[in-house]
Amino acid sequence: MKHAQPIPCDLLIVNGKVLTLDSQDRRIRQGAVAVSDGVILDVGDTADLLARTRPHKVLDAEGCVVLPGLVNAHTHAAMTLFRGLADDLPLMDWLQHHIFPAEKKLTEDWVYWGTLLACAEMILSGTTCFCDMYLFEHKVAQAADEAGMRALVGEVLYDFPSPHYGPLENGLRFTQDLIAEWKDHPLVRIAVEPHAPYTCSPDLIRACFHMAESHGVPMVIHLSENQAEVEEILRRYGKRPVAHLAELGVLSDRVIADHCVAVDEDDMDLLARHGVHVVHNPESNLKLTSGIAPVPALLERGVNVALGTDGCASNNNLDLLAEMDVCAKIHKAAAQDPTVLDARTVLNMATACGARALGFGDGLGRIQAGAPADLIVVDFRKPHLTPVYDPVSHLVYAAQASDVRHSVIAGRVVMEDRQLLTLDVERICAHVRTIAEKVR
Ligand SMILES: CSC[C@H]1O[C@@H](n2cnc3c(O)ncnc32)[C@H](O)[C@@H]1O
Ligand SMILES: [Zn+2]
Repeated sequence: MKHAQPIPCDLLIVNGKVLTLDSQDRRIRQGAVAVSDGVILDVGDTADLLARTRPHKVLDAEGCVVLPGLVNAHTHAAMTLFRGLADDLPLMDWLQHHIFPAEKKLTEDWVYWGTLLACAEMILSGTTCFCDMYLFEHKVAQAADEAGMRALVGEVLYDFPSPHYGPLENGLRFTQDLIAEWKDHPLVRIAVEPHAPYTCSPDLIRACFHMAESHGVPMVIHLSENQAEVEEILRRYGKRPVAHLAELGVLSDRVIADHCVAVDEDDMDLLARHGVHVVHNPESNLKLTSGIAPVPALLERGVNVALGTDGCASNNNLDLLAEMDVCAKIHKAAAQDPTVLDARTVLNMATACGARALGFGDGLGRIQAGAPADLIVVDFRKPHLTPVYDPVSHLVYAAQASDVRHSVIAGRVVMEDRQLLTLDVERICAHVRTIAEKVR
């Protein structure tokens, strides 16, 4: 009898415990994942896939869990440059007296190196995809491309002159050019990103939304981050921030709203009704004492809630494993209910919900045939991950960044046995140290 020819594939991850995280099957199965042309070809038994495929490369996952890469749905990557520059302050004091003055010195070169550093930190801690808002975003896009990361990036837009593009008209034109320049890139996409209702006029927010609509891209905005913002927007417009955006006609499922801490029942109803995606950043919200976003109430209303770290100057790291742990715990304390935000819900927020919010749908965040091959391999052969009753529990409550062993983005191995393959981390750290000498 003639045997079928083995199918060539780019990569085979073998001997792992595969956490598919699909909607029906949350079981973990011992096995392998075959990858070809950037997507998952098959998930199955290791011996069977070794026999049926002819892999170009094999990654070992013995004693490890294979899961979808984490999605950091809100960050300002280049703020790695300002990590530890100003701590222990409330949001407005921190921004106006420390961060905005430091950002006046920013150059495109600083943003490029700060973002490379962020990409290194993110890959090392299991993130494969991020959403960014900052200045000189063409350099963020370039850095993400060089790191081989999936990213949704956008130039921040606000009413005052920007250290990058100067007057606002230039910012809108710059965003339009970015959209055109990156439209065919396989991993990097562009969003329109007005900063916040307190830094953007109604006309600017409307113009951003119309640009996002006409190009079919997401709009990202900080929204209702704390009570001071609510009071300021009430004073200016007689409406709370969410209602203000609703009145401007700019709430829709192409909107990604960062924070949504100070939201009331009506605000949450509006977010749910319009299909707005919310990004929860619990560590930044705790550190800036912005408060605790009502995530359980948002989820109850069916809002898609993703997870982000925010920038490194308000967190002070880009570690989504740590963010998941804090997220799962603070809501239990806030609700005085340990059943709130169980580990699976939080892992989903950090994977599939993030992918959906950023518009990278099509199976990203799941391990199934045809889905983009963004995968991480977490090494469970560690004292703090022993024994294993439920791998999801360990991923949320016990795993550390240094447990992430391999990382694959769109089928490309970007980290193998903790060695970064796309970035020279020593060189990046050395360069960022020279920039830091000029920050203060
Ligand atoms: C140029 S990116 C946008 C702008 O936002 C600042 N920023 C960083 N973190 C926050 C936050 O939590 N709320 C509001 N604004 C924030 C950042 O420093 C940039 O100036
Ligand atoms: Zn932010």
